[in-house]
Amino acid sequence: MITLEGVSKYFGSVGVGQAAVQEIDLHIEAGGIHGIVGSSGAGKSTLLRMINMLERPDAGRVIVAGQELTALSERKLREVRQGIGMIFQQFNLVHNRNVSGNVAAPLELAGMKGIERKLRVHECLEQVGLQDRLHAYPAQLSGGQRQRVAIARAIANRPQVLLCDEPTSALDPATTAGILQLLKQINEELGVTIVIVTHEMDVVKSICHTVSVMEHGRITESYSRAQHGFAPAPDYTLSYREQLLGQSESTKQGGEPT
Ligand SMILES: Nc1ncnc2c1ncn2[C@@H]1O[C@H](COP(=O)(O)OP(=O)(O)OP(=O)(O)O)[C@@H](O)[C@H]1O
Repeated sequence: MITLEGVSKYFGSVGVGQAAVQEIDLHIEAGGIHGIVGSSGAGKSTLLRMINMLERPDAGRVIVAGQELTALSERKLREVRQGIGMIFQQFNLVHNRNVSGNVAAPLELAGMKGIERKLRVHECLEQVGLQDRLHAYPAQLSGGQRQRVAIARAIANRPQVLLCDEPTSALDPATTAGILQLLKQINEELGVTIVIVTHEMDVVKSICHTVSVMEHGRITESYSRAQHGFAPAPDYTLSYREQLLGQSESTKQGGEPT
């Protein structure tokens, strides 16, 4: 579903400026939930934003649902981006539009009109459990509700892929659990492939099928729930490997991550 081949991004001049992401190869299966973890500045958000070309790579190819995005014109890209939803840490809602107006925005851009658009807005808000808050403004909602509106907006055009940039970092643990449950439901019920950038290991452990660890712009380790199992209770004093596999398992296995 998502393939990155030799993808690099420099800020400043290529070869002179700082490499935010360097020669990354990554494949994410259709229907998967993939986590990207790593310390601050490792290049996680830049990598995520290259999947929908919000950041254009300086080198390499990005292929989503069989289309090479790196080969498309800006006009064609705008069209293809409708099939890739995105949510952010700070929700990025439009403050002077109510809930209904926010969810309707991408449908307006896609040319959907009238009753069809109204019904679709309602359907999306039902999916996130906010069908009774149609007329509320973002300032009248809690953080969790704002993220639910952002999710409803992100799925409005029935995307195949949903990109999530630290979607729960601004939320308390109970609200986080609700949002993660909703993302899992969207993955399972709608078949949407999800990529989540996070610094919270709990997020990976609760919903991700696979995970990449990034360091200095590169993917240094990759794990899958099916192959490695993910240990419970994270301990933030441990390495990513130890947190994912469990401290003793990690020491015992000692082999190369896949
Ligand atoms: N628009 C930009 N202009 C210049 N440098 C940038 C830009 N965006 C990111 N960078 C740099 O690229 C590197 C990777 O940043 P990025 O935000 O992708 O990391 P991250 O792993 O998501 O970090 P965090 O967890 O702190 O958000 C950092 O050194 C950052 O300063």
